Amino acid sequence: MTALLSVEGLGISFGGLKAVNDVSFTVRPGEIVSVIGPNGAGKTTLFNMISGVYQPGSGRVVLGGENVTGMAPHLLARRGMSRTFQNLQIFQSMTVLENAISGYHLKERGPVLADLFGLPSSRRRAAEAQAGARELLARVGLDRAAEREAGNLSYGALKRLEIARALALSPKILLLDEPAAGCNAVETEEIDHLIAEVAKSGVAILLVEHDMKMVMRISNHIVVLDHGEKIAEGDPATVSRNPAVIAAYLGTDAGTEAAHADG
Ligand SMILES: Nc1ncnc2c1ncn2[C@@H]1O[C@H](COP(=O)(O)OP(=O)(O)OP(=O)(O)O)[C@@H](O)[C@H]1O
Repeated sequence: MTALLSVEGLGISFGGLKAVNDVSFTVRPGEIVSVIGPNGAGKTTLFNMISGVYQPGSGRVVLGGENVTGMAPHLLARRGMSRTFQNLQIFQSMTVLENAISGYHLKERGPVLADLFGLPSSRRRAAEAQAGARELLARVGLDRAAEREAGNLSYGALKRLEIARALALSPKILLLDEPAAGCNAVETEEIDHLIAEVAKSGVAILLVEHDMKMVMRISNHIVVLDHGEKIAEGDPATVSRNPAVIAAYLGTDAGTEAAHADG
């Protein structure tokens, strides 16, 4: 199957520092690709370039055959790319359902005229968003929490709510920035299952995650960064045996986990 996303020679510098240098890889529909690497390796910066938050200094991002390099996030969303952030982007004082509904408006930029005048087309859109949001909440296991204030949810549930919001855009590719950060083992497993289910439905997943056990469990393909450079890529078993990868992680807990995860 041909690539949905091609990252081609992507790079950016901050001052004199090459935060990301000449990184290339591809993601196919339904595939789970993880980007890993020690702290400061350039993972978030790479994500920010792919998702239009940063303008790359060099290279290209191609989505569905179209050059989308540096395109604004809402335009990428219309083309099928949606993302979550390391820091939760949830409205804590709104209900779970209202948060999920807000995901439907991420593609739009400012209020549409029909909304301002309360036209039937806007009421129909609102009803559709509400029905879709309820379906999404069921998909992420939060349907029974729909009327609860989001701020009262457990951390793992908030993370799943954030994924629900991103899914409201019906993405072809979902970028997840540390979806299991701060979660306990049970919550991490729930997020595992959710990601696997989303991928199974044909959505491509690009993941940055520190939880090495999770990465090794769910990834089809892993890209390893160190000091902004891609030092390895391949399936989990191959990558975890790669001497350059082990050396990059040496002395970190994640390195020890990576070295033993396939055994
Ligand atoms: N906006 C910025 N301005 C200057 N330097 C930056 C900026 N963003 C990142 N950097 C630097 O670029 C390098 C890569 O950082 P980045 O946050 O992408 O790494 P990371 O792999 O995501 O790290 P972590 O695992 O700690 O989240 C680091 O040296 C960082 O200090």
